[in-house]
Amino acid sequence: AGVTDDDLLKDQDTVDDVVTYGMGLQGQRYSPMNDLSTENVKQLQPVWAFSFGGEKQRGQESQPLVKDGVMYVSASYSRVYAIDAKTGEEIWQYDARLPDGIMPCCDVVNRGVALYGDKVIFGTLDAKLVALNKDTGKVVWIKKVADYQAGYSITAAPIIVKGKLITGVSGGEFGIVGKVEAYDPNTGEILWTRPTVEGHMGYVYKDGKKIENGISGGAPGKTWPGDMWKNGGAATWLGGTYDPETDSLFFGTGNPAPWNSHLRPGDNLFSSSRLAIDPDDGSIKWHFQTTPHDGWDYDGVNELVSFDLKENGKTIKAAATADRNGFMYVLNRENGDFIRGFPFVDKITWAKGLDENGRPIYAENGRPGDPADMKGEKGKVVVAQPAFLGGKNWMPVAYNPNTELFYVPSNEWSMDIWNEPVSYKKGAAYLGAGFTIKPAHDDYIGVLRAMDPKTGKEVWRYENTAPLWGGVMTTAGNLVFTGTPEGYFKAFDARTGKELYKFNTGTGIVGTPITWKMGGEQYVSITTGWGGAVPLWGGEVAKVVKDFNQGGTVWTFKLPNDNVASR
Ligand SMILES: O=C(O)c1cc(C(=O)O)c2c(n1)C(=O)C(=O)c1cc(C(=O)O)[nH]c1-2
Repeated sequence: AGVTDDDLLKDQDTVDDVVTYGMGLQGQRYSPMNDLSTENVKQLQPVWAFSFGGEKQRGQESQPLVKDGVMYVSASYSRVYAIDAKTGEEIWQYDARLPDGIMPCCDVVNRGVALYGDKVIFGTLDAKLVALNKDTGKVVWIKKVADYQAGYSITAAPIIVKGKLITGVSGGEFGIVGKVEAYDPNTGEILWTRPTVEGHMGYVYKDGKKIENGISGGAPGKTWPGDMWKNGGAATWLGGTYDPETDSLFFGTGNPAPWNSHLRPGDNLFSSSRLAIDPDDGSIKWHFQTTPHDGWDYDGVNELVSFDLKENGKTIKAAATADRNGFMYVLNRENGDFIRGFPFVDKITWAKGLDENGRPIYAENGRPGDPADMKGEKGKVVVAQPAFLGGKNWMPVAYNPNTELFYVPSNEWSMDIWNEPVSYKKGAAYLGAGFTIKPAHDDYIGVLRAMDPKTGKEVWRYENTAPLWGGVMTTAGNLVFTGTPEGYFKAFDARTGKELYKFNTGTGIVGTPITWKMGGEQYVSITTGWGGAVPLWGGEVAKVVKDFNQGGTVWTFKLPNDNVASR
């Protein structure tokens, strides 16, 4: 039978499998299991470790899935493994064998697969979708999504909604045009496409014919000068979430291209935004732009997590997101209305705050200067905080409906940033900017924060020497799990932030944990192997992270057997 639409919709509530990226389509990364608790988590022990093997040992950002006792996990360089979840033995492996000339900006990462029916589906660094048979690993279909030689790639996990496979694309540093697309998971046939730069049209495909379905929210060229919209970026590189209650896909969009904002006066829709998209035809229901006219590479891709906001005796269908730009936003997910926003980092220099609509109030002299003012040379350098790698980057938050808190993996750093002249050339970097990232504090960069979406206050924090670059998970056992670049897999008390467990996996962690139940016992898994954007673009922070181990291993934990009776 395999995974059904019903399995996907109920993923958060069913404990014996994990069939969606996000541990539920709404992306809360919350498990209702409480077998593991603040009392017993200190006894957690590894039960198996599976190595991806070979030489491709870096950048393991994947969140595994588990169905019927089999784990499906992607690895860097566009690989997928099926592993016996009980024993850790390999069942099959698939390697997309990438061509020379792929252009991922920020390491050779992949964040996970989708499961549907008898298929495992994922996106590759040469911008293809690949569907494999879940039992054999044999290719069922391969579909080109975009031209990798123009800078497109796919690093996000696809999601399946109402029988459609939904994917985004990467490439914002190369002047690609972002898009969200739906495909038939059985055949790979395209169903609709929704470009995310104003001016590019969306299409629904009926019987192989393209039917234009217009664009919401503005006219071509309205928020972009001249032809700049043609290579406007706004990559949908982190994929999305889905809320069944409002029947909306929520996708974020990356930076407008190029980074040099003086070349593109205007808001540059729909860059650095969250979009609510109709899964039936790809039309945009509403948009919320976190950084209009972005000049700092504050991509707006970070996940929008649906939750019930219980306030003043009412329950509001809300959603929240912690943005690269340092602000956390609580929105009404029915219409995109701004409820509130607040900083989740120690310091924000580029904006003085948010206005009543959630639009930033720009700080004077916060924007890097125009090279035109310096006779076409490097423009005026500014110090901006957070750095472009973000108050938070791709690594997902978790929301616990019991504590009503968000657990946000964040970082404290600043950057020197300046602009340079640039023009678009296919397949070349399209930044028009330079930068150096610096730690904001001597003793820590990473901060795992518990944030209250009602008050905007930080309830507790855990400080980490290196930047935190792994995802977070929370459980009904009042626990929060995450990993560190130093190699530790850690568990915290969800209410107090007290560290309750740590285990050194031997390699830096940039993966995202999951939990499920098998044979009556609660299991936890995490993919390990240091990599991602920090060692590549971290500037002075690269010194802090240079000794962390790359690798490629899935670690799986549970309580020792002799503990079962006593629980
Ligand atoms: O604009 C884009 O298309 C794009 C793509 C990606 C990616 O696909 O990984 C990243 C970024 N931008 C980016 O700005 C960024 O900081 C980043 C960090 C990472 C990572 O995996 O560590 N990817 C990306």
